[in-house]
Amino acid sequence: MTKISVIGAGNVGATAVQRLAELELGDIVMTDIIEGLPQGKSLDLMQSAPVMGYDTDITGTNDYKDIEGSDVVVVTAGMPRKPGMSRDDLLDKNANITKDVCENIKTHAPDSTIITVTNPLDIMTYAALEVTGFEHNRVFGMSGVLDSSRFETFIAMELGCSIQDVNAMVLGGHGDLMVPLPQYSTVSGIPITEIMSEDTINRLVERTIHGGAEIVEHLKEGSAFYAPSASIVKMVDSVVNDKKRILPAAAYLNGEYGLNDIYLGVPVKLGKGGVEDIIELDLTDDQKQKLSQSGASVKEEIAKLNL
Ligand SMILES: NC(=O)C1=CN([C@@H]2O[C@H](COP(=O)(O)OP(=O)(O)OC[C@H]3O[C@@H](n4cnc5c(N)ncnc54)[C@H](O)[C@@H]3O)[C@@H](O)[C@H]2O)C=CC1
Ligand SMILES: O=C([O-])CC(=O)C(=O)O
Repeated sequence: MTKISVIGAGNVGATAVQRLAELELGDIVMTDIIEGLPQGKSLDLMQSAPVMGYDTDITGTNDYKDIEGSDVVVVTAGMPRKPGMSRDDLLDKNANITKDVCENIKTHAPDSTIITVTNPLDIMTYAALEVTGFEHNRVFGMSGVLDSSRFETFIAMELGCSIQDVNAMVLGGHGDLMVPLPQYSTVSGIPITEIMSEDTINRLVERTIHGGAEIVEHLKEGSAFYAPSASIVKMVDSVVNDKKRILPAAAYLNGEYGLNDIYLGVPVKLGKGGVEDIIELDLTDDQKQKLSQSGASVKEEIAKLNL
């Protein structure tokens, strides 16, 4: 049986566990630093199983020993931002948490594949790699699936069409310098550049870039978690079922896109081997410049890590 551990039983972690359980993607362990929180939420989710009809085993624990044998570990432990904050403002606090979590993953689940979620995403993914010393392909981050999903939502809302026909691509860091790619964003195979004006596309691109902040402003406390948890599950599914889906993810770059020793959102092939391939797209000069700006900003933040 596949075993999936989710570290952090807050909004993103617990909702991801709910979605993973409902899809029966594997047995699940949920951990948190707060005593009773993962236990209570797991029991509640187990008691949903008879109604929802899933046969998933869910364990809540504060003991990292219970993540032993995990195939995949999803890291959601850490602070969310508040209105007015950038994701990078979380760096110091969340780096300490990520360090503690990843030392435990290294000890108790040394053969696992890690999907990071904690912000600032690209920097925390780099921290996870540094702390665990795992191979690059089994440490990667969730960001592009979410950012692309936001772009897809806004495209479908604008066109008044079914979301099922929309497929978008967003690259770059998970921050204000992310790079949505209109020419690779399609409706039933038709690039949106052929059916929308430049002004309209620019408006949707801007809304996508600030999509996380828009929700933070509404919620006042905490940040988005329904779309983030859905995005996590899409990635976990591709890994545990070896689906080899082509999805944007924060992957370790070693020369790809002209960038080195950095995590940044790019299209990857996701399977049992984690990031099995990185796909290099042709970009416009403007997009190349924006991607390198996003990379430079992530590099600057990585340099602040004190692990
Ligand atoms: N990559 C992405 O696209 C997204 C990233 N995020 C990030 O995910 C993180 C979690 O967000 P939420 O679940 O909304 O926050 P939350 O505050 O609801 O939950 C975070 C949980 O982490 C736990 N925690 C803190 N320190 C810990 C430690 N050392 N070990 C284990 N657990 C620990 C807390 O007790 C809390 O239950 C935040 O950093 C947020 O910015 C959120 C949405 C999307
Ligand atoms: O905006 C935030 O802080 C949480 C997040 O990363 C997102 O929803 O994209």
